[in-house]
Amino acid sequence: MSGPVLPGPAAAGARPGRPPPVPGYPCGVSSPTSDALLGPADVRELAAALGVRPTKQRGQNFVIDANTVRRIVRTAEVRPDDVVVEVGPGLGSLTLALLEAADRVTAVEIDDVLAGALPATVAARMPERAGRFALVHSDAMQVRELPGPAPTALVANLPYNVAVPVLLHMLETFPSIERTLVMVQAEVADRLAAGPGSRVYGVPSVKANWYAEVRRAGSIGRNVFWPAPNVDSGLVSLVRRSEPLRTTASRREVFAVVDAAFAQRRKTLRAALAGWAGSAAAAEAALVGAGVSPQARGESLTVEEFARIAERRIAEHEE
Ligand SMILES: C[S@@+](CC[C@H](N)C(=O)[O-])C[C@H]1O[C@@H](n2cnc3c(N)ncnc32)[C@H](O)[C@@H]1O
Repeated sequence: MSGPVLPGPAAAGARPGRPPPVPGYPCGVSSPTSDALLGPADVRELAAALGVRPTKQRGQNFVIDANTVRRIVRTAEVRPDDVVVEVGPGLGSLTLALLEAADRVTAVEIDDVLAGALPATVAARMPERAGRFALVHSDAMQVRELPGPAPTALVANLPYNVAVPVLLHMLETFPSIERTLVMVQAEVADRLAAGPGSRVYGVPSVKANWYAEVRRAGSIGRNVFWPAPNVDSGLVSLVRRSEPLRTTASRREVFAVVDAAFAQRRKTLRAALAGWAGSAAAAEAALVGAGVSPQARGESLTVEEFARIAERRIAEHEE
């Protein structure tokens, strides 16, 4: 796939050393520390050259701050032997910083114009690393395989409206991903990293915990994006479980209990799981068999307890 060749630093001819602060950009937004990374003016120029008008529908908020992308790469602990997959590279702000640190980067972008332009941006700004970059032009939810070696890390500033499904899809589809660092809406970051008993513990928390140990890894303000979103952002780190969670139930079976429990989160599990189990009595039997109080609510259960409930229901069906 090819797009317009975009001016790199040499072609632009305006970058002897560090560029000056950019008028009109909020304070706290830094200039790039390396010529290859994108600063506010570069993002603005690239977007104008491509006729890009960021859309909310695709969660298009581009990072304009080189320090922020460096911080993401540092927090992700990207290693020189990492094969990184990035979802939603946009104009390439994070992609270029990842290419500086990793062995390879594969980026998955849905947008025709952005996907078409990114290989040329990489070739122009980081020619020596361009052979280590691959672009997949696709909806990340449809991706089942990636070119090149299996990915070891996922690092992304995710489109906010589909962040959780995309994250779970990538973790499920690519078991080789050991470490993940994603930037998402702050509220979603809180939810992903929440533990049982927390007010914000819910479906994303339990499902993410099926795959990984999850923690909040920092906050990001609005002024490092163009356009600035209406919400703050948060970083979430996920380290895959060294052993998959021990259960005879499948992921689908466990996730079905989780979905049912939180669909009516204020109800007791006996009531909330009645539809899933076939009746309140069958739900109670599965709960008691799993050592969980039928009066408990989903928000107090660990992923292991959800797995035990799924196992009991399957065992009762088989009896
Ligand atoms: C928040 S922006 C991040 C852009 C860039 N990584 C950055 O930090 O500046 C999200 C990006 O994801 C892309 N995107 C949205 N939905 C997608 C999907 N389903 N699959 C792949 N990319 C998607 C958007 O076009 C956009 O480029």
